[in-house]
Amino acid sequence: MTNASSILNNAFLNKGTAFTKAERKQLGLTGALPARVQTLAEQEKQTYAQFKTKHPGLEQRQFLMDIFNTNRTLFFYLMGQHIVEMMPIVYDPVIADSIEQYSDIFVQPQGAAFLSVDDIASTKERLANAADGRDIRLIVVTDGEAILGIGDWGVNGVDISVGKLMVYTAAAGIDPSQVLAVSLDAGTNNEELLNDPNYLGLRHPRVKGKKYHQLVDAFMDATEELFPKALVHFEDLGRDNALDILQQYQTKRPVFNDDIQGTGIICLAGVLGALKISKEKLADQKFLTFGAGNAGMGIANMLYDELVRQGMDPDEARRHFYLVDVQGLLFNDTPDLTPAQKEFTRDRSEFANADELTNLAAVVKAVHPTVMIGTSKQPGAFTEEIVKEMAAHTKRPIIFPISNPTKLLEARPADLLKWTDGRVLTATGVPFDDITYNNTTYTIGQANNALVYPAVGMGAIAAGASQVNEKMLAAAAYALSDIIDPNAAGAAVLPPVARLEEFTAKVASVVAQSAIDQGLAAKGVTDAKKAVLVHKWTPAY
Ligand SMILES: NC(=O)c1ccc[n+]([C@@H]2O[C@H](COP(=O)([O-])OP(=O)(O)OC[C@H]3O[C@@H](n4cnc5c(N)ncnc54)[C@H](O)[C@@H]3O)[C@@H](O)[C@H]2O)c1
Ligand SMILES: O=C(O)C[C@H](O)C(=O)O
Ligand SMILES: [Mn+2]
Repeated sequence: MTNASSILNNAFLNKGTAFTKAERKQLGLTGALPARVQTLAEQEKQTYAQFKTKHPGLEQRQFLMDIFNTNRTLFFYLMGQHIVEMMPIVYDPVIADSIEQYSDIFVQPQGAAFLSVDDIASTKERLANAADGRDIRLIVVTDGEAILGIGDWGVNGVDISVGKLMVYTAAAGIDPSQVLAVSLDAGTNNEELLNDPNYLGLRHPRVKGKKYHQLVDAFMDATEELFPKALVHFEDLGRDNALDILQQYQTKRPVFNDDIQGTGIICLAGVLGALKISKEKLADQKFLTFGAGNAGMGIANMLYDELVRQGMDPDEARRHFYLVDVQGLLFNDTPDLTPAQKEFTRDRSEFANADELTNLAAVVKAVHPTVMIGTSKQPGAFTEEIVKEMAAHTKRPIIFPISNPTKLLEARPADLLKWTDGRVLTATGVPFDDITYNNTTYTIGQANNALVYPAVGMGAIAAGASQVNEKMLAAAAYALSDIIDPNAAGAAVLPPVARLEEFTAKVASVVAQSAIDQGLAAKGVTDAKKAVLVHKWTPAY
């Protein structure tokens, strides 16, 4: 490749028309670009106008990905200027469409590393090739088994790694040249993909058990050798693997499971925010999680830890939880409990009609929860009848239907407001516009882990933390819940995406401070705020 094309085709180096005359001369680009020299702001204005001509949804996302693949600085400058408009395009919910169509619309690998269960021996080589000499500090890895709530999407799932990393940079200012998206391709059980001639991943059923874990371990060993400072963020792993892998590594390396931990933090922050508005106490709440998988159990554990931190006896704290999954209310004798679920089961003797508690409606009637969180992937599961029953027994019902994407929501915020006469305190995984009901305008908080994982990651990276532990996660939840204004009419339970960059910096400092206080930070890191500031990359030429 000539010098000109190696620069213009490198998204980390390319400035396009913004290369000055002197730079063009120095880099051998004279004549390789049209005459006019533009500023970043001019490029942004022009690009945004072009973006507006595209169809909302996937076409807009593809356009933005073109910019991402051509010029990272311009992409992140543009996204920073239009964060509220572009988050849902780059990330959830539109990312779900791009994952479903990944193999059909594939143009380029977007810098990701593709690891193969059929060729575990080449794991290190594959990672090194994709990193191409870059100093990687942050890895988002998925095996595509449990993408959002849409199931097994095999290699197509790599888009979630790419998308999560985009949000890391947009929110926290993680240097985009220091990140790596990774796909662990272990096959797929998605028949539609196995039969799709365009499918780009390994065309065989998902490999489980020992061989799968060999792939994960090879990935972890290779990343430790190649990128010893990197934080590893696990995303959308299946329920059978996620917690095991987290527990295997969480005291040894800086690792983070977003679905378990990120979702736990955002929901704890949301509940704390809601209680600031209702002026009630956490210790007085009864929690029902509907869908006791990775997210549901991560949330239950974060809330439980907080009750204990507030001084409640652990056994008493456990009794504040009611888990509902496919079997109905989970009892200690329910078959097929996961290890995480076993910690929070109930005893049949507590209920006169225990055998009837096989569906959400019956459980809500029997329990009268004050907080109900949906991570079930069951659209419309929070019906009018169920919500009204819950709301009849508590002044300010806290209801978070957070299954993603939009088509899987357990309930829509406008309905929840209507069914509870405006009393509900709600937040959803995907963004919603403000809703006016009975002359009050309600802002709907976004209980998506994207509002917090960038801060956790930045805090851990800036501190050079040797691990990411419960105290750091709790610190992030408090810091986030502190930012809302509980006295504004129709206030949201979480801070708005419009202020994502500002509050991410604050929360990241708190996380870094927690690592320093616990003696988990790298030698010489003593000033959390400064460490976060030093690590923050900003899109500028
Ligand atoms: N907003 C967020 O930040 C966020 C974060 C993580 C996950 N989520 C969403 O939560 C959902 C679950 O994700 P996960 O990672 O926990 O998946 P998971 O597969 O680990 O858990 C889903 C759970 O729902 C249960 N379930 C399935 N059908 C059910 C039914 N009919 N009734 C009751 N329970 C049922 C499953 O048995 C499983 O335990 C997804 O839609 C995902 O998008 C949202
Ligand atoms: O990706 C998201 O939007 C949040 C979450 O991690 C999920 O799996 O739904
Ligand atoms: Mn996820």
